[in-house]
Amino acid sequence: MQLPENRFKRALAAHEQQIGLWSSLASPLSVELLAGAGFDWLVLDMEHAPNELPMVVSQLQAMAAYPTHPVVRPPWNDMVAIKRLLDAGVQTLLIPYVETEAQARDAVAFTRYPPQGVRGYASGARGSGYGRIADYAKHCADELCVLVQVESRLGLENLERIAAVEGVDGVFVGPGDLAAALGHAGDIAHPEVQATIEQTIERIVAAGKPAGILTPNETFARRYIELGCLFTAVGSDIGILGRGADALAARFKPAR
Ligand SMILES: O=C(O)C(=O)[C@@H](O)[C@@H](O)[C@H](O)CO
Repeated sequence: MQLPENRFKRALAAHEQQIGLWSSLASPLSVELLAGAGFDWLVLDMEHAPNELPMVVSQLQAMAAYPTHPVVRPPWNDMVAIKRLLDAGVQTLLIPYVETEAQARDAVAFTRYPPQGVRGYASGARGSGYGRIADYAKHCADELCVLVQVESRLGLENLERIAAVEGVDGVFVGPGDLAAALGHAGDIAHPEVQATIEQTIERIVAAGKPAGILTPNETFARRYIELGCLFTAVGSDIGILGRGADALAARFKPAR
């Protein structure tokens, strides 16, 4: 059995735009449905979704037949959570709320076996093909992709130092938390938030790392792509299902 290639990581390294979608419904059925839509990547969110490890494994299995790449966001930048996700076969992590160079180094170290890092070793986990992938421990890091989220004032202050950390493969701008950090919680469209997002994307690009973001607003998404955003999530399962259901009901039912 061969170590699966991380096509998403290689696409970012080749500066190929990757269009993604956010999944918070925590269901293998909805993930399987979305994996067939044609997106390059799909976030399986564990931070802002009732999504636990066994459920994520089922979602990984549900999308394994599709080329859409799973990106898993653990609840926090946590050694144990990351170890368990890598053992489960996750190859791309989106680590929330990274604010300092040290936290970025920790995030990378949590994905590396000693001596490069502190990842705990298991011989027969799903990630190693239940032990069938030869030399997994030696080569697995080549196909791991570590994306970190910058979404606070301190993170913005340390942006270039975070981006420069070896093993950080991309920097994702968290628009919602950034808006809150700027005093505009819930108002991502606020001019100060948009200006900060645009400047942050430009700074990440200037730092030589792929920039990423999530926005369901097509105008914003195309603007961010113009600025060099390379992994761009353009919607979410909840947004599509929720707003679509609302609109359909409204066509047949009087407004409540
Ligand atoms: O906006 C943020 O901050 C984020 O990290 C988001 O991209 C996600 O939390 C998103 O809002 C989840 O639905």
